[in-house]
Amino acid sequence: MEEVRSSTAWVSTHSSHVTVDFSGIEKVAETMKNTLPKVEWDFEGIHYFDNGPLTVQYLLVLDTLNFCFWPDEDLSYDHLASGLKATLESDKTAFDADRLQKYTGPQLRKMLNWPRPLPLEDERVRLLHEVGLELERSFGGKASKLVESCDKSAANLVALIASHFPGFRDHTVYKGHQIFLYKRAQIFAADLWGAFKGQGYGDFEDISSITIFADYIVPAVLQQLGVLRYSSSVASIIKKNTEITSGSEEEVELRACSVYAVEQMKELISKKTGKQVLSVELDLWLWAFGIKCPSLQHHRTLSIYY
Ligand SMILES: Nc1nc2c(c(CN[C@H]3C=C[C@H](O)[C@@H]3O)cn2[C@@H]2O[C@H](COP(=O)(O)O)[C@@H](O)[C@H]2O)c(=O)[nH]1
Repeated sequence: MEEVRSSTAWVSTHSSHVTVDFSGIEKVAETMKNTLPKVEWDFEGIHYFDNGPLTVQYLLVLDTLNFCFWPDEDLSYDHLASGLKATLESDKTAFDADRLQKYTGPQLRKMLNWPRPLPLEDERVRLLHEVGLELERSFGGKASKLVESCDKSAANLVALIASHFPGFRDHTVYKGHQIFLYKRAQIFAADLWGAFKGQGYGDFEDISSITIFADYIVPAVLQQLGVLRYSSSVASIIKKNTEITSGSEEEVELRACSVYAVEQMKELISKKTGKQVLSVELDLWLWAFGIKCPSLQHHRTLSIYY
């Protein structure tokens, strides 16, 4: 995860459109120091959990499809998590590797109980096939085997996922430099840790190495909290709901500066309280805060990464 940390820090010092405001970080850290944020994983009660390998399979399928809901204004992450849960509850073999390779768009829609085509539906189907095929080829069809081979290291898990599944390679080039974000790979490790409460398949000795998951909700929350400042052009693009191209300077800065800002916030809170805070915990707090604010405006990028 060092490459995520160092490359996003590089963006923040070369950024043209988004600035990290250290006085904003100081303010948030000061208010958080007495009540450290604690949001329960699955606070919404929408995820499948049976404390075994099928949960791992569910979480990998979930995070394979965990991106870009906004083009359909009624669709959200909740529909994905609860639709996949209901699918698995009615058919325990629904996410077997051979079946993942055969799903069609209309079948996926049916799983989510969605009446019209999903955003980027063809990409979602392609990514499901990719995961099914590679699980079968390298891990006996089981996501649990992939996790077992990581030696209780979240960093190993993210690296393994990125090396086996091209759809999880969330990196880009910014001002000539390669920048790593790995949103869906990291959130898979965090979901395991959260669901299994740091035990069994969620036992990672280096969970502190994970950064936040740079999506479209967290940057908007950080801006609202005064931690990120936008140039007038970025502010106007977001206000008008104009799309930002994937890989554009603006888009990379929004995501990378969010990662960097929360790393700084984490250090500061840890210093003020003398207790270790995890980026995963700060992420869940920021994200849960964000989805409860329907008026919060976020950037819009068509992307398979988040
Ligand atoms: N940074 C960050 N981003 C997250 C999540 C989650 C869900 N995590 C689960 C894990 C445990 C909890 O109980 C949560 O249920 C989804 N997202 C992202 O949000 C966006 C969806 O927004 P909307 O269109 O409004 O539904 C989309 O980019 C999606 O990828 C998170 O935790 N952190």
